[in-house]
Amino acid sequence: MFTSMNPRDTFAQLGSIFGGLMFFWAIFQQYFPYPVRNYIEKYTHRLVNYVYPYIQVRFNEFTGERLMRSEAYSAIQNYLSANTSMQAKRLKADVVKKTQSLVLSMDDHEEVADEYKGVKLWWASGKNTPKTQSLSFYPVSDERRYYKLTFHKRHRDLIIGPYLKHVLKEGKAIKVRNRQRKLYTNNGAYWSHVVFEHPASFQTLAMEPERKKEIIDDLIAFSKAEDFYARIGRAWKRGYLLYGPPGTGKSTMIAAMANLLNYDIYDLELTAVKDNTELRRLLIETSSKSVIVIEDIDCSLELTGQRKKEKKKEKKKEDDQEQEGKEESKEKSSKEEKDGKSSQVTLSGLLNFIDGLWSACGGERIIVFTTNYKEKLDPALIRKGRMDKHIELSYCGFEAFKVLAKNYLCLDEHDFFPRIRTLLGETKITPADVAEHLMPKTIFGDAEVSLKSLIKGLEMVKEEEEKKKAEEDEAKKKELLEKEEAKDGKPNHDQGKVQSG
Ligand SMILES: Nc1ncnc2c1ncn2[C@@H]1O[C@H](COP(=O)(O)OP(=O)(O)OP(=O)(O)O)[C@@H](O)[C@H]1O
Ligand SMILES: [Mg+2]
Repeated sequence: MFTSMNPRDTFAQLGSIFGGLMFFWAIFQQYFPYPVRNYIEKYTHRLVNYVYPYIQVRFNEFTGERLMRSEAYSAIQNYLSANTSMQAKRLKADVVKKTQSLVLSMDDHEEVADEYKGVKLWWASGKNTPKTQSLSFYPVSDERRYYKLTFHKRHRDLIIGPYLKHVLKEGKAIKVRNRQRKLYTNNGAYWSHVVFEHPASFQTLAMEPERKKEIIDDLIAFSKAEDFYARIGRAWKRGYLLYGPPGTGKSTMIAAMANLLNYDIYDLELTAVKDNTELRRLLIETSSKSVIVIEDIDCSLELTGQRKKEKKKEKKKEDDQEQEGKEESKEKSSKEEKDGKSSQVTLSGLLNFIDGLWSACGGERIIVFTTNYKEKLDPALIRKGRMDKHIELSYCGFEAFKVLAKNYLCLDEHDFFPRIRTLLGETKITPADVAEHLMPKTIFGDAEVSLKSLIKGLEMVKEEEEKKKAEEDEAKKKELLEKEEAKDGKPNHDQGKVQSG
């Protein structure tokens, strides 16, 4: 039990011998009443403390009147299992659910040494069973575990201050690394969650490498900037606006962000939130180290005031333009109107959510909005300081294709690549469509078959785009002709005349 590395050996062994004697004495005197034994123990401790130059700090597993599990205890447990538990001869094993790997921690009544700035100290684990008056035949389940830290009294300031702070910080960080992350979604004003296990990563995200690196650097800098945000007096949070056509990887990027930083995700469905009070309640319940997401911000909210006035204008614009996915968003909002569930959340309620006083409570957070139509959003909502970084996810370029080819087909180069490069330069195709072509077409996953499918797909898109363009040109020509006719006040059936004139 005692290790030779420990300079407290002399004292400890004396204590051990003494303790042994006490133990036999206690056995021998087992019928002595408890108060007498307690009295003797108390004076023995006082005597030992008088000559013993070491300080001991005890951290109980459960604290307070309601016996809550102590945060310090669990942080120390994590710290010790990661740093020093391999010294112990008896270990406890457990499985971390996320990684399915074994984690070892020291068993009860073990002792390990640690060193901090050249100072040696010792951690011992122990447990005691409450001394109940009543006798029971059943095993006692409420054992109280604790860690005991021992160090020389001349290092008191160093250990009580910086060392313990270091242990608690490290322990909490390990806990965050090992925890199972969650994906929360709101049902009205309450969050429910499932385990978050999305495989997306920045490595698999199709995007130009430089832009990808810029986003990764930005996220990492944010996650390490606690002191910076404190110094400049700003809440530790950052807003990202992801915009672009459907299927360009906005949702995928959110999963990649959460995976990169090891954060939870809160997927906020604004249409299910009754009013601003509910919105605030939801915000308060989110935890630190999380990404709060509002997808399709343009169609998830009836922003009162500005939005209603603009509706007419937008309607006209919508009639004029034929944009992809527009139908979908219209369907969604008309469905909400039918259901009579439209939310009372206002623009100012949402702005308060993002950067009001409450948003500063609870530590580091990332807020992400996604939209297919950035221009539809109220400028107040996306100004810098609220949405700090605007990221456009667009149609698939050659660099993005190369990432997909590497991921899907394990290809860095191929004879078909130059043709694909040219076609990608001439067409608008989303990464989602490219990915679909690259999916294995046979059980052998022949890369050439996939690339041919992509080329064929691209050629079809090109053909359609050219056809569409020709139709548009034709329509413009016709419009011009009609205008000319109106000006001259007589029908002009000779197109050639118009063109030359
Ligand atoms: N940039 C990308 N990199 C890798 N895969 C992508 C990318 N963009 C799209 N995909 C693939 O296409 C699918 C759809 O993408 P995603 O859901 O992220 O698009 P989105 O931009 O969120 O679309 P929407 O606007 O409709 O919500 C994903 O499952 C992913 O496999
Ligand atoms: Mg999406």
